[in-house]
Amino acid sequence: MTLMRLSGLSLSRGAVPVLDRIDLDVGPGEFVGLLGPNGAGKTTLLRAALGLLPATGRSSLAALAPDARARQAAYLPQGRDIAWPMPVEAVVALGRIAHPDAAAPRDHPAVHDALRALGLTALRHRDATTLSGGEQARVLIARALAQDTPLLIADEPIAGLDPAAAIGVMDLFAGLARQGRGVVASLHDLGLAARHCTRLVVLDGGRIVADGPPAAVLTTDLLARVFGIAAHLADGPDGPIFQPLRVTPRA
Ligand SMILES: Nc1ncnc2c1ncn2[C@@H]1O[C@H](COP(=O)(O)OP(=O)(O)OP(=O)(O)O)[C@@H](O)[C@H]1O
Repeated sequence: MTLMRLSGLSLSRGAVPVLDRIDLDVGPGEFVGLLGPNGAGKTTLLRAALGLLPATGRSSLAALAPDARARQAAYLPQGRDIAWPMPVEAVVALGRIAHPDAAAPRDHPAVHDALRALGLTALRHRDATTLSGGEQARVLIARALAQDTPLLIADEPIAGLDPAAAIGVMDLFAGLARQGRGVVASLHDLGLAARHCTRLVVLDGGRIVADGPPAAVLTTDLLARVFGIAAHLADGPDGPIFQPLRVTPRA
């Protein structure tokens, strides 16, 4: 079973190819870290997969009607600003819109669970626009969780979070995958990606250049070639350890 299937997905901006024949299947139980340097095409890939950008090729999600798509995949966009002066729990309840129970969404258990999972229960009555950047980020993750979908697509979900919150979100996503859901998250923290993801997909110049288990993907050669860095890589007692060390000249 696949939760998302991309076949030959391509997108150009003018004459410049930004996505080049992307093939990618994501199944239940996978926590896929989508990696790549700035401008590699990660956001474009996630948005094209969801049908939010016109692309050639095929995306199983983009092919769905909007309601069905919203029940199949929740999306956490890269932008984190909350513009609406609404209570936190009302923002989180927006995740229920595609479900038939949307009439009383604030009382739905998925909303309570999402607030609790993101440590937001005490903030649930606060005007969301008054929260700090990291708190707002957690509210938007909670909104995506409340959508209660088989697949979660998150664009840089841990950007701007403090270390405990970032690890908490990665643990949460790994837990969703262990429950049989699928998660695809673009990430710049290669260390957390290596420790928590079941699979890493590396984009460079709009192409997938590596795809596999973290230890197989994060090689010295790939780090130098794609990211232009040298790093310390080791097997720790409870997972891989990754410490970026310095910039290397790219080939
Ligand atoms: N609206 C646009 N018009 C022209 N070029 C664009 C547009 N949106 C994105 N691009 C270009 O497409 C490429 C991929 O952008 P994208 O945002 O997908 O990268 P990314 O991997 O998510 O980067 P980052 O890590 O910086 O968020 C970049 O070179 C970017 O400049």
